[in-house]
This record gives sequence, structure tokens and C-alpha cells, in this order.
Amino acid sequence: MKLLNAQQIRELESITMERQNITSADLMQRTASKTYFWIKHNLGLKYAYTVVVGPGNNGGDGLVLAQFLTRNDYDVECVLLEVSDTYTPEYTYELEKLKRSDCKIKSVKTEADFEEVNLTGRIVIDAIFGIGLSRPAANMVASFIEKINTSLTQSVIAIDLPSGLYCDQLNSPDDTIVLADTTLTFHVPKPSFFFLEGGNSVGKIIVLDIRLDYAYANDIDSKYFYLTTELVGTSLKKRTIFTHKGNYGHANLIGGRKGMIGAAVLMTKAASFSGVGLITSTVPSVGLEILQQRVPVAMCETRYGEHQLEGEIEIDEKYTYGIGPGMGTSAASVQFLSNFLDKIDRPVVIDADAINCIAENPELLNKVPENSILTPHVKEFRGLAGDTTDSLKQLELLTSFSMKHKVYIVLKDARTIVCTPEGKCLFSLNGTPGMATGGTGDVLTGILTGLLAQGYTPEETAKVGLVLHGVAGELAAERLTEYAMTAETIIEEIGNAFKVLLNA
Ligand SMILES: NC(=O)C1=CN([C@@H]2O[C@H](COP(=O)(O)OP(=O)(O)OC[C@H]3O[C@@H](n4cnc5c(N)ncnc54)[C@H](OP(=O)(O)O)[C@@H]3O)[C@@H](O)[C@H]2O)[C@@H](O)CC1
Ligand SMILES: Nc1ncnc2c1ncn2[C@@H]1O[C@H](COP(=O)(O)OP(=O)(O)O)[C@@H](O)[C@H]1O
Ligand SMILES: [K+]
Repeated sequence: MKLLNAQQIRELESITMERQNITSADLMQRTASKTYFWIKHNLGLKYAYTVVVGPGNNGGDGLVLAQFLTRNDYDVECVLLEVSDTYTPEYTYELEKLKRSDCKIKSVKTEADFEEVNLTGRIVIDAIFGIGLSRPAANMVASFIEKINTSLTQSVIAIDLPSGLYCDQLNSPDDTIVLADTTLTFHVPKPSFFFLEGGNSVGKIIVLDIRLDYAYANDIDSKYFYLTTELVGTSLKKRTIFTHKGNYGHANLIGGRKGMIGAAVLMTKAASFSGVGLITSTVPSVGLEILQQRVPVAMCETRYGEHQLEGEIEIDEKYTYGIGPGMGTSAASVQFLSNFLDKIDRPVVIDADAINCIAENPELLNKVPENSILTPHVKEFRGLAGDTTDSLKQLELLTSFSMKHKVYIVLKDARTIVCTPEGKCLFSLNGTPGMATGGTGDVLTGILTGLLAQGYTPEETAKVGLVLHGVAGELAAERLTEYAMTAETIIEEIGNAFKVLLNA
């Protein structure tokens, strides 16, 4: 699915109205109805609701939602933030309808009116601004947003996007933004959800399909794509009956050193849950027993050094390689990596210390085979490609770097982004802050190498691996909480993550 900026969303909405022969008011009904049914199924009548309405169509969505809630016997009040003298015809029409219903309506013109509004214990529906935010929220609206953020609300649900957050521009740190627990967004996540600048305000994101014109949405000129479990699920390869382990590739995971054998264990074990036919783990000999005990399905190759990997590796055609986690950045490690890159002529997965070795010895970058998958976290990417001042500049650098070096970069972060050698950027919302612990990246390397070995193209590998890893993380958090989950428990959930993709 294409990721769209505000201008493209407006175009898509107007094409939809034209092709489906509906009005903007009809679309608003559709939007509000989708929102209402989500609330009905997930929250229901046991809560009291306050719908806070701004001056545009986002406010219009709120007015229609308030009507739905009122008609269905919800305890609801509507707060109108009077920040404009002009309103759209849809807004005016819907407000008149709401006034004729039983909904309590409070008008807020100045901060003096805030006393009339008590948000304690209520679910606040934020319908102040959507994609039409044209400047930072200020004055009375900013104060009301502060009031939402500091009240002891039951929860805060943002309609389309948290008010104060831009759709496709970067917010500055002092902007006032609604801090939502849930954002019910229409058609597709907004680009700002993926940026550090403001992206913390969205809470849990739910994408509601409002049947915008599918064909037009597909054709919009955008190099930014959003990866869904549905989309990625369709790329999973079927296993046929008369096959054997030799048909599913042989992953060779290279890494670990004395004291860092855990990294090798994690990636090897993760690979073993990826569907790959055979696995070999190449570690210094100090890791042999640990590996064999912890991952008995993997073979172990220990010819290259005792405490760290060193010397000249022998490349075998049968292997698909993943290299880096825990291997260290000593002169011997750099030499080992350099020898490896000299000999390898097909895509490999490169992570962690292998990336750090390249960062410290940039000439190694020229030896990386085309279409390889590099998986730096943000700091490793900085070492590799240089520093940037904000998320948009980082995205530009990511694109130019991937294109220049003809590699896939999986930039690991709270919102991981994959950039292809053609400059396409793939965004995913899967994952959880519970994944911010040591070893979770090693798990991704194992999954990616296992997939690449099975014959997934590098692009399919990056897409499937990223979403599978993120969903496995979410499942681990569901089972154990974000606090108690670990890299190992993510591995345990890979199977269930496959089920999620298969059933999506
Ligand atoms: N189009 C459709 O058919 C559909 C649209 N949908 C819904 O509409 C939303 C987009 O609606 P929208 O374009 O009216 O923009 P919205 O975000 O409500 O705000 C614009 C208003 O706010 C004002 N304003 C802006 N910034 C401000 C500030 N800082 N402080 C004060 N005022 C400020 C701005 O004033 P201006 O910038 O013109 O001065 C204008 O009056 C979209 O997110 C979705 O929820 C869905 O129902 C699907 C169908
Ligand atoms: N806040 C977060 N939300 C979602 N995913 C996260 C978050 N923080 C980290 N992750 C994910 O966890 C993994 C961490 O990888 P990395 O930093 O390489 O860990 P390690 O080197 O310890 O294995 C990445 O896949 C990253 O996207
Ligand atoms: K909103």
C-alpha cells in the first residue's frame, strides 16, 4: 500500500467522490460510521465519551460520530472549540443536526470556558485537527490540548491523527500535540507516524478502511510503501509435498566471539524457525559446545579461530550467508570480514559488528555484493553513512546510500524502514518498545538469512523478515508484557507470527 502525503490524500478523496458518485458529506458519514463501529466493538457503552471538535472536516467527523453515539444511547458530550469564524458547509450542516439531538454540546471560546469541561474518567475523542493542520496549535487550542494531556482521562482516541501532529511535515519539539492512546486513522498511516518528531503521540495505530478508490490509490506516484501483514502474507512461499530439506536452502550464520556467543546462538536459533532446510553456524571454537547444546538442529563450523573469527574463510556455494552479530571489530575481525567479502559474489545479510567494521574501514563497502541486505540500527547507520539532523534528511540519506551502493538497507528503529537499491522505501508499524533490549536485532539477522536461503528475493526477504520479526515481538509482548519479553521469547513467537501472516 502506498504511503501518501496530505495533498495526495485530498486528491484520492476527491477522485473517490467522483468515481463513487458520493459527496464529501457521504464520505464523512462513512468515516464516522467506521469509527463508531470500532468504538462499539472495542469499548462500548460502559464508558462516558467527550468528543472534542475543531473547525474543519476532522471536526466534521467528530460531529457525525457524536450523532452516532447519541443515537445509540452512549453517555456523550461534544465540545466545540471555537477557533474560527468560518466553517465548511458539511460542518455547519452536521452541527445543526447534532443540535437537534439529545447530545450535550459545550462551546469553548476562551480558556475561561475550560472550567465547564471535565474530562476526568472519560474517553476523549480528539477530532480537533486532521490532515489540514497548517501551523502549530497555539493559544486556546494549545491550552485545550494541554488540558486533554494532563487530565485523568480514561483514554484518548485521536481521529485520523493526533491533533497538532502534521500529516507529512516534521513537528518541532515544542509543538503541542494530543498524546493519544489510540489513533484511528483512515485508509493508510500518515508519514509523520514514522518520524521521531511527533511520532510518539500516536499510541496504538488502527487503520480503518473507508473504501477510497483502490485503483487510483495504487497508481499514485509515491516511492513510499506501507507493509501490512496481509500484503506480506501473500508473499509466503508454499511448501510442496514431495520436497526435502535440500529444497529449502542452507543458511550459514557467521558471528560470535568469546563472551558474545549468545549473539550467534540467537541468530542461529531464529534462523531455525524461519523454514530454512539446513543451518550451519560459523563461530570461533570456544562457541562449539554452547551452540550445539542451545541449537541442536544447527551444524557448527569452528575452523576459523578459537576466541574470535580469524583467517580466511572457505566459501561454499551451498550456503546463504549472514554475518556480523557478536564477531567484534578487532583487526583480525576486519581481516576476516575483508577476506569473506573478497570471495563472496552473491547477496548476503550483513549486521552489527560487520557493519561497524565496514564503518571503520569504508573501502570494504565496495566489496559488498550488490543486493545484499545491511541491517544497521540508527547508530550503526550513522557510522556507515554519516549524521543527519532530522528524520526527513535521514530518509534522504538512506535512499541515496542504498541507491549508490546498490544494497538493501533495513534501518532498524522503533519504526524500521527498508530502502531498496531503486530508492523505494518500505515502512512497517509492526513491533513494540518491548523489543528495545539486547539481542533482538540478532534475531532479525537469523530470520533474514533463513528467508534469503529459501530463495526469497532480497526484497521479499526484507519485507517478510521485517514484518515477521515485528509481529513476533508484538506476540511476545502480549504473552509476557513489554517489560519481561526478551530476544529469546521473540524467537518462540516466530511460529505464531507466521500464523498471523498466513491468516491475514
Ligand atoms: N475531505 C474529505 O472529504 C474527508 C475528510 N476527512 C476528515 O477530514 C480531515 C481533513 O479535514 P480538513 O481538510 O478540513 O482539515 P482539518 O484537519 O479538519 O483542519 C482544517 C481546519 O483547521 C484550521 N487550522 C489548521 N491548523 C490550525 C491551527 N494550528 N490553529 C487553528 N486552526 C487551524 C484550518 O484553518 P486554515 O488553515 O484554513 O486557517 C481549517 O479550518 C481528515 O483528517 C479526516 O479526519 C474524512 O472524513 C474523509 C473525508
Ligand atoms: N521502540 C521500539 N519499537 C519497536 N521495535 C524496536 C524498538 N526498539 C528496538 N526495536 C527493534 O529491535 C531490534 C533491535 O536491534 P539491535 O539494536 O540491532 O539489537 P541488538 O544489536 O541488541 O541485537 C530492531 O529490529 C529494532 O527495530
Ligand atoms: K484529530
